[in-house]
Amino acid sequence: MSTDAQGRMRSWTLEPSTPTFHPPPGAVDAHCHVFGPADRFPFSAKAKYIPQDAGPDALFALRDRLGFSRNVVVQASCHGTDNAATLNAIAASGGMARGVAVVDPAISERELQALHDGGIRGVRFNFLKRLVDDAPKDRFLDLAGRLPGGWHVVVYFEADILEELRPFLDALPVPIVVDHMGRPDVTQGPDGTDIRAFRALLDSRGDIHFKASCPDRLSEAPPWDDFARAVRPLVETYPDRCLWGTDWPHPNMESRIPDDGALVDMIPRIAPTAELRRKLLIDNPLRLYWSEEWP
Ligand SMILES: O=C(O)/C=C(\CC(=O)C(=O)O)C(=O)O
Repeated sequence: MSTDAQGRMRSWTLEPSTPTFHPPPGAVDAHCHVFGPADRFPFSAKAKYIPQDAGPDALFALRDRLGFSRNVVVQASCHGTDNAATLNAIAASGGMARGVAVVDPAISERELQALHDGGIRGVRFNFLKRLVDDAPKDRFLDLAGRLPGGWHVVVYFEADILEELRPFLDALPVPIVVDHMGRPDVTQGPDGTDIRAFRALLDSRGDIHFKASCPDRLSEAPPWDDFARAVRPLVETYPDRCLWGTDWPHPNMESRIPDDGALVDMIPRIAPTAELRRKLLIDNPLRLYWSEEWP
């Protein structure tokens, strides 16, 4: 456990290994976060964890070390609905980062446009009770109908509430990206109950994407074989709908800090051909986050 004198946790390694796998030029790390720096961007009063600073400099140093070109910065729950830290990271990236915000559903059109101008291309609806106090589906639906053109929603939930969420997901009027595939139990294997339910969701409409991410959260320990076994068939079946991300700085993983280099080495195991990897790491994230560059 890495906690400093102020009780702020560190959930990322300071010494990631250099991966064996080299991402193709232009690859996007489509799920990562920034924390602070807290003296400029304080954490929310409702934060469920208080991390050490993990700002844009550290994020971009990791990006370069791992061989990625771009980042999608997802607003983490510890910053609540104040997206300033995320916007700061996007602004510091020189166009090489875009983001996903968390907002009060009462946000005005003008504020949404300001987020768009700052590089935001979606909003995140988080249904994890350990991270947020409430997740009002009716207000989320209303907001989803008012998003700027080209935006999508990112939804974070655990497998045990997928069925309960289905009417809400079915009603969303914009494309959906599901964080970490809705956290299936990968030990059940590729044909287990959780993956089957998730496939049913993907089959229900063509604009649902998923992040084939977080073996460290979904699997017990490296080399995360059960994750590779369960997730590779998903990437192969839905090659145009998958994204990948490090999840750095791995919020709440302070007692099982993953090695970012090992996470990158999972990529060829779930996307075994160069074409699949191009879709996973370049085409799909570009279409969602840099659509102006998409043919
Ligand atoms: O970062 C993730 O993807 C997962 C998280 C943290 C999170 O989502 C947040 O704080 O907003 C988790 O499971 O604790």
